[in-house]
Amino acid sequence: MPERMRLDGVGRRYGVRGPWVLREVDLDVPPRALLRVEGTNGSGKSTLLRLLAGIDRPSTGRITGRPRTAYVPERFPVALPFTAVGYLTHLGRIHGLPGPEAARSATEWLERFGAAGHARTPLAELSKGTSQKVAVAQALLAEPELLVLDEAWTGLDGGAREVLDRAVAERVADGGTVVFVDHDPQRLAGAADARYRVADGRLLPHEESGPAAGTTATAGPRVLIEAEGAPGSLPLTGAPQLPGGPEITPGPDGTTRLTVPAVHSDALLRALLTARPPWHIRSVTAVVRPGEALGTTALGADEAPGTTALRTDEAPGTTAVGADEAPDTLPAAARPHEAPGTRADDAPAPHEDSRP
Ligand SMILES: Nc1ncnc2c1ncn2[C@@H]1O[C@H](COP(=O)(O)OP(=O)(O)OP(=O)(O)O)[C@@H](O)[C@H]1O
Repeated sequence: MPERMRLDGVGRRYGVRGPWVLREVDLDVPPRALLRVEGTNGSGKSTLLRLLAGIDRPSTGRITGRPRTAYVPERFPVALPFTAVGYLTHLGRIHGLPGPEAARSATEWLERFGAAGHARTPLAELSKGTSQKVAVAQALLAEPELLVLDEAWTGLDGGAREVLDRAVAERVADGGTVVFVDHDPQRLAGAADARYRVADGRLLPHEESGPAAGTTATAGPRVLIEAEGAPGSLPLTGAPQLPGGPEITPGPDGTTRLTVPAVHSDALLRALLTARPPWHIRSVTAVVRPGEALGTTALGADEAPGTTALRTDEAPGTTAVGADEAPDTLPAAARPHEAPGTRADDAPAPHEDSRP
């Protein structure tokens, strides 16, 4: 079993007489987890993320067990003599992908972010938004075990932000760790396994952190998947950890109902569809809570929670799930034939360790 990443008594100051930006930071970085870091401007979030990413070293304390890591910095250096696809292919090779696979992965990620038209544009000529897509793609194509995202959504258009949300959920579903900072408090709402706050140089567990306080259990949009196992499918209750840690309940006619934060729904669908034998997806439904208006379905605050059902065989209507994905209600990454980087055999790519 690989050593788990830990920070012990980590401190950082800039210059021997500079003030301590971070002090006595102890942090366990578990696999298969999404960690959010919050704090006011200048509190030291980026400093912490650079230490986690391994591109800066602590002034004191120890960091051990860092897995294969990729990082999206707050500011991406664009003045490099590469085209977008050339740069990503180069990075892919540095991460240990064979040349053709690096080129394929580079192209796939540009397509996934809607930036394929800029593949041959020099980095220096890219718009801010497109260069941010390249910044994010360079980290994702390595399929890192630890992905560190410093305001990575900033500058992305809505479609690309969703692609990144899904990619984050995929990394976690594949057993990775994602640590992120974002100014939008709704970013990946309800999906974070733990939240931390940097204040006065200390890293503190967020007071509302954890399922007990509702971040995982109740906050943020959620999706209900009704699935039917083929004969011989493992009972889901006995299955290894499923993406998003779904709540599992029996459904009608021998089906199984799984409810997860919306951001994990693609990864969960992928897990169900690529299981051997695969599960049959009966429906994918956006869960509507009291007081939430979803499209044309509005429930009063005093009404029982309900769902806006989207059957897979019906035309999608007005819900958050699949509303922009007509006519198929499965989110794009859940369709195996359309999920770049999804390998049916789940064989890990032959990366080399990129530790410095
Ligand atoms: N390379 C550096 N040299 C000197 N001081 C630095 C350096 N990087 C950060 N600092 C200082 O460390 C403190 C924390 O900065 P950091 O960028 O980590 O904060 P942050 O929480 O990410 O801020 P923001 O939300 O504004 O991005 C600030 O006082 C900043 O000026």
